Amino acid sequence: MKLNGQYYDALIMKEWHDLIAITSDAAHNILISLLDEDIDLLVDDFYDSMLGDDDARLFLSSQQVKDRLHGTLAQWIRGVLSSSTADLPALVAVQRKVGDVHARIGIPIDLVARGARRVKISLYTRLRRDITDLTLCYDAMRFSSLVMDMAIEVMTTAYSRSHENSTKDKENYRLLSILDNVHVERERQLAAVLNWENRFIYNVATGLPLAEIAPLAEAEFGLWFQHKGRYVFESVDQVAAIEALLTGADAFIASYSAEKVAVVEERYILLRTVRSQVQKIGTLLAGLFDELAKFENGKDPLTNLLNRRFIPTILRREIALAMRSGTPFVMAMLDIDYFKSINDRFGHDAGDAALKDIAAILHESVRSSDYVFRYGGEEFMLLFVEASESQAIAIINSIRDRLENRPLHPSGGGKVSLTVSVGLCLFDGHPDYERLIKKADSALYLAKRNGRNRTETYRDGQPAAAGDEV
Ligand SMILES: Nc1nc2c(ncn2[C@@H]2O[C@H](COP(=O)(O)OP(=O)(O)OP(=O)(O)O)[C@@H](O)[C@H]2O)c(=O)[nH]1
Repeated sequence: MKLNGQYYDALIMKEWHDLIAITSDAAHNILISLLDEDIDLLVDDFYDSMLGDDDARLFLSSQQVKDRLHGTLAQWIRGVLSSSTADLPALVAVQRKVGDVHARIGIPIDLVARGARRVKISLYTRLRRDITDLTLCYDAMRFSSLVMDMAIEVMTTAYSRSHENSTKDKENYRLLSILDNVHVERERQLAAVLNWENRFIYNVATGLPLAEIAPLAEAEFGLWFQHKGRYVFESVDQVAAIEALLTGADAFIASYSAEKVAVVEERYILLRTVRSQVQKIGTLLAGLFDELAKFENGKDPLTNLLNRRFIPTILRREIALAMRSGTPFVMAMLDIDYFKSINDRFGHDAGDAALKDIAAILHESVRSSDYVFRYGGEEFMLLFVEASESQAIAIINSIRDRLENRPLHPSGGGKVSLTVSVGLCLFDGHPDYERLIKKADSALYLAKRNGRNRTETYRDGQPAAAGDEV
C-alpha cells in the first residue's frame, strides 16, 4: 500500500513524539552519556562486522567512504538516539535525504537494515553492561530499538520513491535500445499491418484458399509484436488489446470454411470484420509509438546525443563496473565559451547549427565505448570509460583541434572559431555519482575562471560545488 505523503509525515512525527514521551528522562540521559563515551566504538563495531560482509564490502571499501562514513554514521546514531533533544522535523528530513542517497548509489535496502541491526547489537551489549536497573535498561533498549526502526522506515519511504523512478528510467533506456529509431520503426510496423491487410483483401477477392493466407500473428508485424513490440510499450492494457485483436482476427478467419467464403454476404462480413480489427490495431499501435517517441529514442532532439535523463542509469552501471574491475573512468564536463555571443551576433538558428556541429565533433572524437550526453544548453558531459587522465586529455585535445580546424561559417559571412572549457574528474571509488558530477562541475568552473579555452582536473581538497553533503 502506498501511503499519502502528508498523511505519512504526520503519522511518523506523532509516533516519534509519543515514543520520546513514554521513555523516561533517565533512559534518554543514559543513552546520551553512552553516546558521549562510546560512539566511536559503536561505529568501529559496525565497520568490523560490515566489512566481513561480501554484499557490504563493495559499498564500504573505498578509503573515501571510510573517511567520510565514520563521521556520518556517528552523526546519524547520535541524532537518532538523542532525538528527545532534537528538532524532529529536521531529523526526519535528514532520514529522507539519506534514503535518496542510498537509492542513488544503489545500496540495497536490506543492507541498511542489516547495518542498523548490527549497531543495535553493539548498543544493547553496552546498555546491558552499564545499567543494573532492569526497568531502566528495558526502557533505553525499547527506545533505541524503535527510534532506529522509525529512522530506517522514513529512509525506506524516500528510497522506494527514488528507486521506483530510477528503475523506470533504466527500463526505458534498456527497451529503447531494442529499437534503433522509434520514428522509423513506427512507419515500418504500420506499413507491415497495412500490407498484410491489402494482401488479405486481394487474396480473398481473387479466391485464394484462406488456409494459404499467413495468419496476422505469424506475418511480419505479428512476429515483431510478439518478440519486440510488446516489451517496448509501457501501456499494459493497450498491448493486451492489440494481442486480443491479433488472435481475434486470426480466429475469425480460421472460422471460415471454403463454402462460407464462397457466399458473397459472408465474404463481405469477413472482409469488413477483419478490416475493422486491423484498423483498430493500427490506431492502438500509432498511439503506443507516439507515447514512446516522447523519450526521443533516448537522444536529445537537436544534437542527437544521449539525453541527460539517462545519466543516472549509465553512471550507476559504469561505477559498478569500475568498482568491480578496479579500472578507472574519467568524467568531463565541457562547456562552450561565450556561446551567448553566437546567438546574439548571428541569431538563434546559427546557435542551433553550431550546437549540432559541436555535437558531431564530440561524437566523432570519442571512442565508441565512451558516452556523450547533452547536459544542458551548451554544456556536455563525456564519460571516458577505462581511461586514465592523460587518455581523456588526449581526446579532449583532439576535440579542440577539430574545433579550431572547423570554424563556423554563419550565414552573414565570415568565420568564427569556438573554444571550450573542460572540467575533468577521475572516478575516485565513491559510489555516489552526484559527488562526481559536482567535482567535475567545480573543475569546469575553475577552467572558466582561469580564462576559458582550457582543461582543469579536479584535485582533492578543491572545494566541490555547493551542497556537497552526503
Ligand atoms: N541557439 C541555442 N542557444 C542555446 C541553447 N541552449 C542554450 N543556449 C544559449 O546558450 C547561452 C549560454 O550563455 P551563458 O550561460 O551566459 O554562457 P556563455 O555565453 O557560453 O559564456 P561562458 O559559459 O561563461 O563562457 C545562452 O545565451 C542560451 O540562450 C540552444 O539549444 N540553442
